[in-house]
Amino acid sequence: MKMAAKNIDATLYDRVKQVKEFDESKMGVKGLSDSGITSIPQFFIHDPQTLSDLKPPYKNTTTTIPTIDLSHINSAAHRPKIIDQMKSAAKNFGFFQVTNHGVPVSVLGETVNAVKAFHEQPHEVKSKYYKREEGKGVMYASNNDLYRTTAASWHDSLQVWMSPERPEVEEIPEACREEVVAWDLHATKVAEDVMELLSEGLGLEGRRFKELTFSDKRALLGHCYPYCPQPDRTVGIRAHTDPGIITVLLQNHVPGLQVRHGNEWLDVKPVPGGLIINVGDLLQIISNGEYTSVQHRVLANPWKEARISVVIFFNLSKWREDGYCGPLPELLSPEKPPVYRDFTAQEFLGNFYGKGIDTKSLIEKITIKN
Ligand SMILES: O=C(O)CCC(=O)C(=O)O
Ligand SMILES: [Fe+2]
Repeated sequence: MKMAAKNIDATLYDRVKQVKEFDESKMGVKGLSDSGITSIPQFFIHDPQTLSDLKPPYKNTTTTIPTIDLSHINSAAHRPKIIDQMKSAAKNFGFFQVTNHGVPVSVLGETVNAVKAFHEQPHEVKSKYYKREEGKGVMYASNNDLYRTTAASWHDSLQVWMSPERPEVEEIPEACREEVVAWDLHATKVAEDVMELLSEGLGLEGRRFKELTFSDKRALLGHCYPYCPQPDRTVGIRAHTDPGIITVLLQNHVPGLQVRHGNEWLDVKPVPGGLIINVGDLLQIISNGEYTSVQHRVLANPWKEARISVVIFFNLSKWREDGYCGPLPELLSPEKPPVYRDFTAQEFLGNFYGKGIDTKSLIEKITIKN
């Protein structure tokens, strides 16, 4: 028994050391990938259960997340139908793509290319940004939860907090500075349109979520999923739900994103010119379960070309005056009692930053069990 315990300690120690060495090298998984390695360091290898669920990789299913055309949202004849489509997508899938959202297609390409260009810069340039800092500023790192998670995943990310405290424009890496600033404005406009429709879908005033400050706290992440030599031993991003209100996701054409639907993982096939929207935990809670925050993941990239995604997370910037957040009172009635209890900002943030991306979500903790 003693021997076994000692061996485990030795393994754990080695793991901590390896993780730290990798982090201090500031090379990211892109650096590992570019170095031509043929097997991945052990701390990237996921548990057998996660890995068995990855197979068969890239299985094609007939179901896919809904696509919603936003061309006529301001037409009285079309708006109710679009609201119905979005309401049903947000409830049954928690994920959908929007097309004709008003952002020029050229901007989508420019944004993805600029984030790609950042990740493709030489080590000397990129490593200047490598650090770990949460809640504000600019940070580039591999695996934001590297020190909290049980197994690392095959991605690097550039993170820029866009609001409420935006860094000085010069602090944003030059390779993608203009594009990041422009993308934030475009994506926020799309998110505001979508949240208006989702608000009306609940029978609320279109401005309700805007007044709740959903678009005033935003973080932008530019993820890079480089080629992985052992895509069946790790993941690109492990299965998780997003903690905030809503997420706007732009991806290049390299596949990998999968969304949980019933007992299946659905591949999200990029729709040309489309943007992916998903419901976060906070929206599920304040909608009293009308909208669904679902698990999603990215497979480790088996292709030579990197997968790039640009994600903006929208969070509430102001909480209720009593310091709590919970299901919106106007959605509650004797027939529709609250499904979740109220909770504090500390509880939310503690859950967000305290543990890894792989722990139980806040939703499970605050669900009222009868
Ligand atoms: O890269 C993607 O497509 C998904 C990223 C994601 O789920 C996240 O950053 O929360
Ligand atoms: Fe996510």
